[in-house]
Amino acid sequence: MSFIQVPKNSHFPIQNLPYGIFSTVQNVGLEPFYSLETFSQPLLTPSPPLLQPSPRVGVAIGDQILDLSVLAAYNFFQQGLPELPHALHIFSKPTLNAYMSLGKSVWSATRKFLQHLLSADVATLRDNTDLRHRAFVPQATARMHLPADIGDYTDFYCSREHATNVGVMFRGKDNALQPNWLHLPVGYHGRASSVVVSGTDIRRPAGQRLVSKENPTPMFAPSARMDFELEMAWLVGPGNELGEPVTIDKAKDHIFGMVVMNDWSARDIQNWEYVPLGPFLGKNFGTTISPWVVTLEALEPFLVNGPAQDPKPLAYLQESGPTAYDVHLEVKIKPAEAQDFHTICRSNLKYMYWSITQQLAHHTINGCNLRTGDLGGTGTLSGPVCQFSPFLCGLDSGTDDSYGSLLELSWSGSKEISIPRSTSTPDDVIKRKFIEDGDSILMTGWCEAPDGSYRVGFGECVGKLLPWRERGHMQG
Ligand SMILES: O=C(O)/C=C/C(=O)CC(=O)CC(=O)O
Ligand SMILES: [Ca+2]
Ligand SMILES: [Mg+2]
Repeated sequence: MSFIQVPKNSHFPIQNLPYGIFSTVQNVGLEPFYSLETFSQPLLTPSPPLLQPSPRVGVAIGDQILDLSVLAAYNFFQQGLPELPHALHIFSKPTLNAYMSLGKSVWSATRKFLQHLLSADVATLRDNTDLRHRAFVPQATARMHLPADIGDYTDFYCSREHATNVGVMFRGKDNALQPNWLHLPVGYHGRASSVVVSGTDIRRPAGQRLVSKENPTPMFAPSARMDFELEMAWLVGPGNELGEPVTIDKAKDHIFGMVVMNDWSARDIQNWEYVPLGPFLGKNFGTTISPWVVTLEALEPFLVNGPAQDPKPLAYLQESGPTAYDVHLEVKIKPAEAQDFHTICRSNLKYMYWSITQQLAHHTINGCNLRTGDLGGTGTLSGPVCQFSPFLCGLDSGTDDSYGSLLELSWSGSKEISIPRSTSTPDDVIKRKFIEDGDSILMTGWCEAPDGSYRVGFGECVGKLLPWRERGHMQG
């Protein structure tokens, strides 16, 4: 238990402590280190010009952020954590890359140290009112930034259910799952430059797409089939040398933690362009990630067995023990004209066929080097759809809404989903097949302790779709 109050359903109890990059209007906590005169001043005096608000490293606890740059400036790490000698330098950076590059033993020691400092029975921080004012920032007053400098982004395609559903819609029932799919984690190289942090608006793209099924000639137009993809993604800690594959038993050492991700997709652009090299402009106009990186160590208690793998994978992809994570996932939509977010999908990371360690080992098996800050998307996380009650399908099965994209929920636009205009008027509904301008999409995920006493969560990954912006030179 922490001396910081954490409500039962909070995503950020002391068992989590996810890392993020945040900024505030002022660098309140660090002022005394730049100007001793301000030391006795009230904390909210305007910063001197030197003090630009700078993005820095924090961990989330309850509804607060613990500013690690302040703890470092007060020499907390120097005194209590010899494993981390350059803490002020590392935690004053605008990305997590420096910290993520240090590796598992440093992350683990830091986690223990922070849990100790935050625990209810340790007085050091708890009873130092002045320091608490400097070191804790309410999340509501902070701005979150991209957690990492992402050099490369790869997106996998590892949900068997999603790959089968998309395969049926794009290529027909007989070619749904390609012959390679059960032998390797299929992936494509995405675009790192357009990965944005939760809260960033996404603009509807235009591009080449077919006029219609009946008239399959290309035209240039705004996408009419805008979609989300419910994904999670891992961030690379220490990288590997070019030419040196990471073996599957070492793959975990290279993953710092995970986020929730929305791989926005323009299905009509994708469907026309993807042959034979895979997704390109239908997916690289924006990918949103949640700001808090939940460490693999915090997820460790929620390891479970993944789906059985048959046929047996080749030796370099074989691993033993539980390799999947039990992370409950939800997608909510809020049209501009609706009052509230409405849940349209419930799924789970544990349904994913290929594990994150298999993804990383496969990515490097040819000698490809991953670098600190690289992002690996899991692919859309659809679940096994249960058309009946959980009693008939098994309690562990997906629900009838465990499709991780609108393409699947509307079955390629053949049916509409209903969204109540407000929770108090459930019969007054707004219909959707794909995302309309002004719609917001919110994704969230959490693990729950078996006795329900706490959650280790990811917070929110949210984005609003803006209308396409016409430009004179972009004619069809
Ligand atoms: O061509 C297909 O079968 C579909 C490919 C994708 O949609 C790529 C993708 O983003 C994979 C995923 O999110 O699962
Ligand atoms: Ca995707
Ligand atoms: Mg994308």
